[in-house]
Amino acid sequence: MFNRERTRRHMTDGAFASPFPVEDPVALAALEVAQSGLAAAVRALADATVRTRVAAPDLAAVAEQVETLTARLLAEAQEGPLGLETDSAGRLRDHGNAMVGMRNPIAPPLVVTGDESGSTSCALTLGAGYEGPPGYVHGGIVAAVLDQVLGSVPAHLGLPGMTAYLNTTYRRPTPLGAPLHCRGWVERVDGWKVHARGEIRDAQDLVTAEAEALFVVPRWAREHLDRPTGDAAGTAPGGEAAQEPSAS
Ligand SMILES: CCCCCCCC/C=C\CCCCCCCC(=O)SCCNC(=O)CCNC(=O)[C@H](O)C(C)(C)COP(=O)(O)OP(=O)(O)OC[C@H]1O[C@@H](n2cnc3c(N)ncnc32)[C@H](O)[C@@H]1OP(=O)(O)O
Repeated sequence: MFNRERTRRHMTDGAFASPFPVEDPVALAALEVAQSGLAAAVRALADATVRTRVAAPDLAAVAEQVETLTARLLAEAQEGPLGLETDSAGRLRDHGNAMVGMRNPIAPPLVVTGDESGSTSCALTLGAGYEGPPGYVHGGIVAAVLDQVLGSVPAHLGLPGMTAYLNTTYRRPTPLGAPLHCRGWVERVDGWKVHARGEIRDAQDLVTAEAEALFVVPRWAREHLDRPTGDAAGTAPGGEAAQEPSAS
């Protein structure tokens, strides 16, 4: 089982210690600052792209510049997704995660905190790029936020599972550009299955959406969770990603 002591007070994607030592934590920390800085800048670019009213010639010029920058980044890039990597603090991180990924400009990014009781919490504000109905958050994004915040409930219990189902009820539209708060908690643990519930509330403390979900530790992952934290998660040496269930 994962070492519960070590799962405390960490962001969702840093809930587990990595079995792989970091060669040069100082250099890696500097790289992380640059990576998250780039993601933040591109996130701001995406938001500006949605909202800009500049004229067509300017848009074309900016597009050309962005294409140049894209080519520069692709000069050295990995083929596929990031999977799990070891960070400078020796934690396992999913830097590419669509909701919490530090390197992912598509991620808001959510910062999910939790404790050993399995309760999780996340304050967030979603901008124009997450729009569904005019002025409100897209329903799929609402579900993704709930999936992530409820999904970190089992992770904080040492039972990181995949979503078997997520039943979302939309009570009222979720506003864009205003502070929101999402919470998750345990309803019931049944062996490798964790039933969780959660909700999103708006700035007026009204529930905009709620969900009940089942997270299941996949059969292929269970043998890893029977061992101490250091052996968990099936990452390959050197912090390479473990992306395929068949990898374990
Ligand atoms: C694990 C190591 C990694 C460690 C490192 C973690 C670091 C990150 C930490 C924290 C992150 C937390 C944040 C995550 C948030 C986002 C989560 C997502 O978006 S996940 C993507 C969407 N979900 C899928 O793609 C699942 C696709 N489905 C499957 O893969 C399988 O169906 C799975 C895993 C759900 C179950 O498959 P089976 O082969 O392992 O096991 P079977 O025998 O089918 O089911 C086991 C038990 O669960 C019940 N079950 C399964 N599905 C059910 C369902 N839909 N409804 C009711 N029961 C269900 C079954 O009836 C069975 O119950 P009985 O043991 O007999 O009591």
